[in-house]
Amino acid sequence: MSAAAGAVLRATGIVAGYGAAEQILKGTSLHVAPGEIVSIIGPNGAGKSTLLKTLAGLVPAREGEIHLGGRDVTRADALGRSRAGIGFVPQERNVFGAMTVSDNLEISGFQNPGEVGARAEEIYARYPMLADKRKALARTLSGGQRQILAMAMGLMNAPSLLLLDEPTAGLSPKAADELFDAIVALNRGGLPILMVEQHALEALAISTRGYVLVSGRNSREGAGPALASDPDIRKLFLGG
Ligand SMILES: Nc1ncnc2c1ncn2[C@@H]1O[C@H](COP(=O)(O)OP(=O)(O)OP(=O)(O)O)[C@@H](O)[C@H]1O
Repeated sequence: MSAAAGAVLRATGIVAGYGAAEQILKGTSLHVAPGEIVSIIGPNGAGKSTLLKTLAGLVPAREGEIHLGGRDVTRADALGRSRAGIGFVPQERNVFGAMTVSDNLEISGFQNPGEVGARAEEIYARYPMLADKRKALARTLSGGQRQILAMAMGLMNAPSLLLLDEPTAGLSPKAADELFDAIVALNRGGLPILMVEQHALEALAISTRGYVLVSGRNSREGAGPALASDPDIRKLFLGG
């Protein structure tokens, strides 16, 4: 059986866009196997965020198929995708700033309200910073702390796959490194992760595999560290 056949997520030939405008995704395909961290990198406007939103059910796939754990979820809406095991952490507005850390976690556990308390305790044990700040308003957190909260919110429904849209956007280099460490630690616990990252080389360095998306199409794919040291990729992302 190929890796794709046993995949946690398999998306094939995805075509998607917004309104009547031209398609943004023009036949993109990818898969995530159990235990993997997979990164999607590519130039600005390539459609990376659109791809994550399409996988999360926020943008409809006009063509193609999305299978989650072998189940066809192409027609499922965002709530259905969440129920099927997708946890999605958007790039922006991913916490409720006027609510406390604990309230942010509580409302994120909507799939299993009876398990919210136990899930939150697991989160606090994993991220003691959130336990210390549980009564603080989310808007008082630092950028890095806010991203940890956003990721923790994505964990509240016990997903089988976590989608992260530019988790290190806007963070200092130190905070970005710490967040990458947190992503690796989470993945070591067994959770597969699919992320879009602007910090392409750093993301590939911690990824099992990576995809390069250009103009809504797959351009390159391969093992993360191999892509990170590929001269063409370095030229694309480091300018030479
Ligand atoms: N809600 C929207 N309505 C209309 N067009 C959109 C919308 N969101 C994104 N787009 C357009 O879709 C294209 C792809 O955007 P997307 O955010 O998916 O790219 P990206 O690869 O994630 O880029 P970036 O790295 O700059 O975030 C862009 O041309 C963008 O302007």
